[in-house]
Amino acid sequence: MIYIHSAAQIATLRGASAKPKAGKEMEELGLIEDGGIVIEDGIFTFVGSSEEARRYVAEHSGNQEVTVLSAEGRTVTPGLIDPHTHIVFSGSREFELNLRLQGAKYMDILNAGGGILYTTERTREAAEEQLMAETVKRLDRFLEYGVTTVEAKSGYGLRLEDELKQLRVVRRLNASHPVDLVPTFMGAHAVPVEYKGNADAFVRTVIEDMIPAVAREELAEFCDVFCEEGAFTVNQSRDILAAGQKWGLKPKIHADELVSYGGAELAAELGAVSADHLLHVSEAGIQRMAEAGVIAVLLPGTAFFLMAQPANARAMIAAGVPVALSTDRNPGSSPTESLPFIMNLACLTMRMTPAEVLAACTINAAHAIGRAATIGSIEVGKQADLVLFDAPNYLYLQYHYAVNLVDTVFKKGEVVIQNGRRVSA
Ligand SMILES: N=CN[C@@H](CCC(=O)O)C(=O)O
Ligand SMILES: [Zn+2]
Repeated sequence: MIYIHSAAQIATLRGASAKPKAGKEMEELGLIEDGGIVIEDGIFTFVGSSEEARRYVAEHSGNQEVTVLSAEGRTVTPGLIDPHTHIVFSGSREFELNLRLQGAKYMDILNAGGGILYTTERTREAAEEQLMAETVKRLDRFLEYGVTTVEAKSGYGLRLEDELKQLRVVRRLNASHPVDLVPTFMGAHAVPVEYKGNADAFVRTVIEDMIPAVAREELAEFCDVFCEEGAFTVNQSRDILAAGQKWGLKPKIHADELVSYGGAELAAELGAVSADHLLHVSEAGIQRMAEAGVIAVLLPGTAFFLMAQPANARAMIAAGVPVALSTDRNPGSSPTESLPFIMNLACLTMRMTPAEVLAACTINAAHAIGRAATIGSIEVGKQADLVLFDAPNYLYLQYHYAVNLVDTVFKKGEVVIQNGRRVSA
């Protein structure tokens, strides 16, 4: 039994496991001052005031050993959740930065065979063990920043064996690394060089060869598409996501990132779990998402790194679209594992309040990856994923910005980060 007491503040995020928070609900964090938490067998068994938790321990501990931890001066939140990453890849793309500073556009670099296609070459060349080693480093960093669950997309293989290779890496890491991974198939991330000028034929192989193989091996839960001018059209995206649905893969979509393209509308039409990016979403798209209950996964780090205007989070929240946030960790448009810095950007560049930001990276992010029944809030019965921040209250997380305030991380009731450092297994 673990008894945590004297937390300056616990942001429980309770009461939203059935439906993501939308509108004003995103402001409600279920705060407890001078809070106490009890964990048994990796699950929260009591959440309340320190005094109530002390009484619970006295009544229920019996002969069990009780580990006592003071969280004095600390703010406690659910383990942070990143619902949109491309972490399985080889190499890096720092050389693109100078090109972009000289005015090259993200899509120009891709069309010239760089960007996603460069990373695809490196990823195809890499053996599975190499990919494992590179990805572990990224997951270790995520954990240091308080991130205990990440969604992970394929999409740098762009041919069957290499898409499967990426997803097998996700599966192996999910079994071996403390961070939980949720797999998404994204074979339609770009048209590979061997299909240049023949996107429809590539779409056919995604639908006829890749999706069935991924589903048969049970390697993914979601299917995603880069629906964008110069990537995949709305019709191609619809065909791919509908084929995924037939095989049990729930749709997600990279939508309206670079131009307004109808991706949000398609997400609503298909009942997608989320539409992500949305920098150029139309007003009609926002309305349709709100009606269909599609979660907006916003990626302000990508806007920051591509030097673009971020998404209009305020309009989406006002319309009742549930908002989640993510790093979009990838080698081209957002090479960072610091979800806390993304939270700072959400607050300071998209004017999301500190409370909305926290809801977006916990319970709403859990909904965006279909995990809200088990994670995303500090509630009795849920998996004990927790972060203790060196912060007197949750507001401070967006105030003392761009530094790592993570002190302690619990994953499934085990301390994995202590004093900001990894505890060796
Ligand atoms: N926009 C498409 N895909 C990624 C970028 C991938 C890359 O540049 O390697 C994104 O979400 O930003
Ligand atoms: Zn992405």
